[in-house]
Amino acid sequence: METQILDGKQTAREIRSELKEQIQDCIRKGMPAPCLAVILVGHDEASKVYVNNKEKACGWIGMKSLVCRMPAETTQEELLAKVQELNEDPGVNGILVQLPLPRHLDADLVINAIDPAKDVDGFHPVNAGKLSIGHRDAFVSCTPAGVVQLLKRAGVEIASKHCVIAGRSNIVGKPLALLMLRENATVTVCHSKTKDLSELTRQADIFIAAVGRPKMFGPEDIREGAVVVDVGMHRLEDGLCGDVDYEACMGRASYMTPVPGGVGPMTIAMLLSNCVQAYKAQLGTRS
Ligand SMILES: Nc1nc(=O)c2c([nH]1)NC[C@@H]1CN(c3ccc(C(=O)N[C@@H](CCC(=O)O)C(=O)O)cc3)C=[N+]21
Repeated sequence: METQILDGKQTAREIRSELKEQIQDCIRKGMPAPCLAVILVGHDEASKVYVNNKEKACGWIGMKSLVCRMPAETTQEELLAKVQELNEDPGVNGILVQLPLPRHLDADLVINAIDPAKDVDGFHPVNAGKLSIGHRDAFVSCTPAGVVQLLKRAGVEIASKHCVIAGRSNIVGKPLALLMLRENATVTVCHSKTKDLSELTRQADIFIAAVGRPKMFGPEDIREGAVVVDVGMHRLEDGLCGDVDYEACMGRASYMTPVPGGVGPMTIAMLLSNCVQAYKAQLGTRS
Protein backbone atom coordinates (compact mmCIF):
# COMPACT_ATOMS: atom_id res chain seq x y z
CA MET A 1 0.00 0.00 0.00
CA GLU A 2 1.17 3.50 -0.85
CA THR A 3 1.57 5.52 2.36
CA GLN A 4 0.60 9.19 2.07
CA ILE A 5 2.56 11.65 4.13
CA LEU A 6 0.67 13.97 6.45
CA ASP A 7 2.79 17.05 5.80
CA GLY A 8 2.63 19.22 8.91
CA LYS A 9 5.21 21.65 7.65
CA GLN A 10 3.20 22.49 4.54
CA THR A 11 -0.14 22.56 6.38
CA ALA A 12 1.33 24.85 9.04
CA ARG A 13 2.48 27.18 6.26
CA GLU A 14 -1.08 27.32 4.89
CA ILE A 15 -2.50 28.11 8.32
CA ARG A 16 0.09 30.83 8.87
CA SER A 17 -0.77 32.52 5.60
CA GLU A 18 -4.48 32.52 6.56
CA LEU A 19 -3.64 34.01 9.95
CA LYS A 20 -1.35 36.59 8.38
CA GLU A 21 -4.22 37.78 6.18
CA GLN A 22 -6.56 38.06 9.16
CA ILE A 23 -3.98 40.10 11.04
CA GLN A 24 -3.35 42.41 8.08
CA ASP A 25 -7.09 42.94 7.85
CA CYS A 26 -7.22 44.07 11.49
CA ILE A 27 -4.20 46.32 11.08
CA ARG A 28 -5.73 47.96 8.00
CA LYS A 29 -8.72 48.81 10.19
CA GLY A 30 -6.40 50.61 12.58
CA MET A 31 -6.09 47.92 15.23
CA PRO A 32 -2.79 47.18 16.94
CA ALA A 33 -0.85 44.02 16.00
CA PRO A 34 -1.57 40.99 18.21
CA CYS A 35 1.07 40.14 20.78
CA LEU A 36 2.16 36.83 22.33
CA ALA A 37 4.19 36.89 25.53
CA VAL A 38 6.39 33.89 26.30
CA ILE A 39 7.99 33.36 29.71
CA LEU A 40 11.15 31.27 29.65
CA VAL A 41 12.73 30.40 32.99
CA GLY A 42 16.28 29.01 33.08
CA HIS A 43 18.46 27.46 30.41
CA ASP A 44 16.80 24.26 29.18
CA GLU A 45 18.33 23.81 25.71
CA ALA A 46 15.28 22.24 24.04
CA SER A 47 13.09 25.02 25.45
CA LYS A 48 15.36 27.67 23.96
CA VAL A 49 14.96 26.07 20.52
CA TYR A 50 11.15 25.97 20.83
CA VAL A 51 10.96 29.54 22.06
CA ASN A 52 13.12 30.71 19.15
CA ASN A 53 10.85 28.81 16.73
CA LYS A 54 7.80 30.48 18.25
CA GLU A 55 9.41 33.92 17.93
CA LYS A 56 10.20 33.30 14.27
CA ALA A 57 6.67 32.06 13.56
CA CYS A 58 5.18 35.20 15.18
CA GLY A 59 7.40 37.35 12.98
CA TRP A 60 6.29 35.57 9.80
CA ILE A 61 2.63 36.45 10.33
CA GLY A 62 3.00 39.97 11.70
CA MET A 63 2.41 39.13 15.33
CA LYS A 64 4.49 40.78 18.03
CA SER A 65 6.34 38.48 20.39
CA LEU A 66 7.60 39.43 23.78
CA VAL A 67 9.99 36.91 25.31
CA CYS A 68 10.54 37.31 29.05
CA ARG A 69 13.72 35.45 29.88
CA MET A 70 14.04 34.87 33.62
CA PRO A 71 17.00 33.36 35.48
CA ALA A 72 16.95 29.71 36.67
CA GLU A 73 16.83 30.85 40.31
CA THR A 74 13.64 32.89 39.82
CA THR A 75 11.30 32.39 42.80
CA GLN A 76 7.66 31.31 42.64
CA GLU A 77 6.63 34.82 43.77
CA GLU A 78 8.68 36.52 41.08
CA LEU A 79 7.22 34.26 38.41
CA LEU A 80 3.66 34.81 39.63
CA ALA A 81 4.29 38.57 39.67
CA LYS A 82 5.44 38.42 36.04
CA VAL A 83 2.31 36.49 35.05
CA GLN A 84 0.16 39.05 36.88
CA GLU A 85 1.92 41.90 35.09
CA LEU A 86 1.25 40.28 31.69
CA ASN A 87 -2.39 39.53 32.67
CA GLU A 88 -2.90 43.24 33.33
CA ASP A 89 -1.05 44.47 30.23
CA PRO A 90 -3.69 45.30 27.58
CA GLY A 91 -0.97 45.14 24.93
CA VAL A 92 -0.47 41.41 25.57
CA ASN A 93 -3.09 39.09 24.07
CA GLY A 94 -1.65 35.67 24.82
CA ILE A 95 0.62 34.29 27.55
CA LEU A 96 2.65 31.08 27.38
CA VAL A 97 4.87 29.82 30.20
CA GLN A 98 7.37 27.47 28.59
CA LEU A 99 7.42 24.03 30.26
CA PRO A 100 9.16 22.29 31.90
CA LEU A 101 9.93 24.78 34.66
CA PRO A 102 12.94 24.35 36.98
CA ARG A 103 12.12 21.82 39.71
CA HIS A 104 11.66 24.34 42.54
CA LEU A 105 8.74 25.99 40.71
CA ASP A 106 5.15 24.70 40.76
CA ALA A 107 3.82 24.68 37.20
CA ASP A 108 0.19 24.12 38.28
CA LEU A 109 0.18 27.24 40.44
CA VAL A 110 1.68 29.29 37.63
CA ILE A 111 -0.81 28.02 35.04
CA ASN A 112 -3.70 28.71 37.42
CA ALA A 113 -2.50 32.30 37.67
CA ILE A 114 -2.78 32.96 33.92
CA ASP A 115 -5.91 34.87 32.87
CA PRO A 116 -7.98 32.15 31.09
CA ALA A 117 -8.73 34.69 28.33
CA LYS A 118 -4.98 34.87 27.60
CA ASP A 119 -4.24 31.17 28.13
CA VAL A 120 -3.27 30.34 24.54
CA ASP A 121 -1.82 26.97 25.62
CA GLY A 122 -5.26 25.90 26.84
CA PHE A 123 -3.69 24.53 30.03
CA HIS A 124 -5.77 26.53 32.55
CA PRO A 125 -8.46 24.46 34.33
CA VAL A 126 -11.15 26.81 32.99
CA ASN A 127 -10.15 26.07 29.39
CA ALA A 128 -9.61 22.35 30.05
CA GLY A 129 -13.06 22.24 31.70
CA LYS A 130 -14.73 24.13 28.85
CA LEU A 131 -13.27 21.69 26.33
CA SER A 132 -14.60 18.75 28.33
CA ILE A 133 -18.17 20.11 28.24
CA GLY A 134 -17.96 21.21 24.63
CA HIS A 135 -17.77 25.02 24.83
CA ARG A 136 -16.59 26.28 21.48
CA ASP A 137 -14.86 29.38 22.88
CA ALA A 138 -12.29 27.42 24.93
CA PHE A 139 -8.61 27.57 24.08
CA VAL A 140 -7.60 24.07 23.08
CA SER A 141 -4.16 22.67 23.82
CA CYS A 142 -2.04 23.29 20.70
CA THR A 143 -0.72 19.78 19.95
CA PRO A 144 -4.14 18.06 20.03
CA ALA A 145 -5.68 20.92 18.03
CA GLY A 146 -2.84 20.57 15.51
CA VAL A 147 -3.44 16.83 15.11
CA VAL A 148 -7.13 17.35 14.35
CA GLN A 149 -6.41 20.19 11.90
CA LEU A 150 -3.81 18.11 10.12
CA LEU A 151 -6.24 15.19 9.67
CA LYS A 152 -9.10 17.43 8.55
CA ARG A 153 -7.04 19.38 6.05
CA ALA A 154 -5.70 16.15 4.56
CA GLY A 155 -9.30 15.01 4.06
CA VAL A 156 -9.06 12.12 6.53
CA GLU A 157 -12.54 11.20 7.74
CA ILE A 158 -12.83 11.11 11.51
CA ALA A 159 -16.54 10.59 12.15
CA SER A 160 -17.42 6.97 13.03
CA LYS A 161 -13.77 5.90 12.90
CA HIS A 162 -12.13 4.02 15.77
CA CYS A 163 -9.42 6.28 17.12
CA VAL A 164 -6.93 4.69 19.50
CA ILE A 165 -4.74 7.08 21.49
CA ALA A 166 -1.68 5.76 23.31
CA GLY A 167 -0.94 8.25 26.11
CA ARG A 168 -3.13 10.06 28.62
CA SER A 169 -1.33 13.27 29.53
CA ASN A 170 -3.24 16.44 30.38
CA ILE A 171 -1.66 18.29 27.47
CA VAL A 172 -1.96 15.67 24.71
CA GLY A 173 -3.80 12.37 25.33
CA LYS A 174 -6.77 13.62 27.36
CA PRO A 175 -7.64 16.74 25.33
CA LEU A 176 -7.08 14.80 22.09
CA ALA A 177 -9.58 12.16 23.22
CA LEU A 178 -12.14 14.92 23.83
CA LEU A 179 -11.48 16.57 20.47
CA MET A 180 -11.75 13.29 18.56
CA LEU A 181 -15.01 12.55 20.41
CA ARG A 182 -16.27 15.97 19.37
CA GLU A 183 -15.45 14.94 15.79
CA ASN A 184 -17.66 11.86 16.31
CA ALA A 185 -14.88 9.28 16.44
CA THR A 186 -15.14 6.28 18.75
CA VAL A 187 -12.21 6.79 21.09
CA THR A 188 -10.06 4.37 23.07
CA VAL A 189 -7.34 5.75 25.33
CA CYS A 190 -4.59 3.39 26.39
CA HIS A 191 -1.58 3.80 28.64
CA SER A 192 1.26 2.04 30.43
CA LYS A 193 -1.09 -0.16 32.47
CA THR A 194 -3.17 -1.24 29.47
CA LYS A 195 -3.39 -5.01 28.94
CA ASP A 196 -2.54 -6.38 25.47
CA LEU A 197 -1.69 -2.95 24.10
CA SER A 198 -0.75 -4.16 20.64
CA GLU A 199 -4.06 -6.01 20.29
CA LEU A 200 -5.84 -2.71 20.88
CA THR A 201 -3.70 -0.48 18.70
CA ARG A 202 -4.17 -2.94 15.84
CA GLN A 203 -7.91 -2.23 15.95
CA ALA A 204 -7.41 1.46 15.25
CA ASP A 205 -8.58 3.15 12.08
CA ILE A 206 -6.70 6.17 13.38
CA PHE A 207 -3.78 5.48 15.70
CA ILE A 208 -2.20 8.31 17.67
CA ALA A 209 1.06 7.68 19.52
CA ALA A 210 1.80 10.04 22.42
CA VAL A 211 3.71 7.95 24.94
CA GLY A 212 7.16 9.53 24.80
CA ARG A 213 9.18 6.40 23.99
CA PRO A 214 11.33 6.31 20.85
CA LYS A 215 10.08 3.96 18.10
CA MET A 216 7.87 2.05 20.51
CA PHE A 217 5.32 1.16 17.80
CA GLY A 218 6.07 -0.79 14.63
CA PRO A 219 4.12 -2.38 11.75
CA GLU A 220 3.01 -5.26 14.00
CA ASP A 221 1.11 -2.72 16.14
CA ILE A 222 -0.98 -1.16 13.38
CA ARG A 223 -3.65 -2.40 11.02
CA GLU A 224 -2.96 -2.37 7.27
CA GLY A 225 -4.37 0.93 5.98
CA ALA A 226 -4.50 2.69 9.36
CA VAL A 227 -3.90 6.42 9.68
CA VAL A 228 -0.88 6.88 11.96
CA VAL A 229 -0.16 10.12 13.82
CA ASP A 230 3.07 10.41 15.79
CA VAL A 231 3.16 12.99 18.57
CA GLY A 232 6.50 11.80 19.99
CA MET A 233 9.75 13.66 19.52
CA HIS A 234 13.10 12.26 20.59
CA ARG A 235 16.57 13.49 19.91
CA LEU A 236 18.80 10.45 19.25
CA GLU A 237 22.42 10.39 18.03
CA ASP A 238 21.26 9.91 14.45
CA GLY A 239 18.65 12.68 14.54
CA LEU A 240 15.02 13.15 15.54
CA CYS A 241 12.54 10.30 15.75
CA GLY A 242 9.04 9.75 17.10
CA ASP A 243 7.15 7.10 19.10
CA VAL A 244 6.55 5.21 15.84
CA ASP A 245 9.13 3.40 13.72
CA TYR A 246 8.39 5.48 10.63
CA GLU A 247 10.48 3.57 8.07
CA ALA A 248 9.14 0.21 9.21
CA CYS A 249 5.50 1.36 8.96
CA MET A 250 5.96 2.80 5.48
CA GLY A 251 3.80 0.80 3.08
CA ARG A 252 1.48 -0.44 5.83
CA ALA A 253 -0.19 2.79 6.99
CA SER A 254 -2.47 4.68 4.59
CA TYR A 255 -1.35 8.02 6.03
CA MET A 256 1.50 8.80 8.39
CA THR A 257 3.07 11.89 10.00
CA PRO A 258 6.85 12.25 9.75
CA VAL A 259 9.06 13.41 12.65
CA PRO A 260 10.22 16.13 12.18
CA GLY A 261 7.77 17.88 9.87
CA GLY A 262 4.53 16.41 11.20
CA VAL A 263 2.81 17.35 14.44
CA GLY A 264 5.56 19.75 15.67
CA PRO A 265 5.02 22.54 13.14
CA MET A 266 1.23 22.14 13.57
CA THR A 267 1.63 22.75 17.32
CA ILE A 268 3.19 26.14 16.65
CA ALA A 269 0.61 26.98 13.97
CA MET A 270 -2.20 26.30 16.47
CA LEU A 271 -0.47 28.45 19.07
CA LEU A 272 -0.54 31.33 16.59
CA SER A 273 -4.18 30.56 15.80
CA ASN A 274 -5.08 30.61 19.50
CA CYS A 275 -3.32 33.98 19.82
CA VAL A 276 -5.33 35.46 16.97
CA GLN A 277 -8.49 34.06 18.61
CA ALA A 278 -7.51 35.68 21.94
CA TYR A 279 -6.71 38.97 20.21
CA LYS A 280 -10.03 39.13 18.39
CA ALA A 281 -11.98 38.27 21.54
CA GLN A 282 -10.12 40.97 23.50
CA LEU A 283 -10.65 43.61 20.80
CA GLY A 284 -14.33 42.73 20.84
CA THR A 285 -14.66 43.32 24.58
CA ARG A 286 -12.71 46.56 24.76
CA SER A 287 -14.68 49.81 25.06
N1 LIG B 1 3.89 25.96 27.59
C1 LIG B 1 4.31 25.12 26.65
N2 LIG B 1 3.60 24.98 25.50
C2 LIG B 1 4.03 24.15 24.51
O1 LIG B 1 3.36 24.02 23.47
C3 LIG B 1 5.25 23.43 24.70
C4 LIG B 1 5.94 23.62 25.91
N3 LIG B 1 5.45 24.45 26.86
N4 LIG B 1 7.09 22.93 26.13
C5 LIG B 1 7.67 22.06 25.14
C6 LIG B 1 6.64 21.48 24.19
C7 LIG B 1 7.19 20.95 22.91
N5 LIG B 1 6.63 21.76 21.84
C8 LIG B 1 7.02 21.70 20.50
C9 LIG B 1 6.71 22.67 19.59
C10 LIG B 1 7.16 22.62 18.27
C11 LIG B 1 7.96 21.59 17.84
C12 LIG B 1 8.49 21.58 16.45
O2 LIG B 1 8.32 22.52 15.70
N6 LIG B 1 9.20 20.52 16.03
C13 LIG B 1 9.83 20.43 14.74
C14 LIG B 1 11.30 20.12 14.87
C15 LIG B 1 12.04 21.09 15.73
C16 LIG B 1 13.48 20.66 15.96
O3 LIG B 1 14.20 20.45 14.97
O4 LIG B 1 13.87 20.52 17.14
C17 LIG B 1 9.19 19.31 13.93
O5 LIG B 1 8.64 18.40 14.53
O6 LIG B 1 9.29 19.36 12.72
C18 LIG B 1 8.27 20.59 18.73
C19 LIG B 1 7.81 20.65 20.04
C20 LIG B 1 5.83 22.70 22.41
N7 LIG B 1 5.77 22.57 23.74
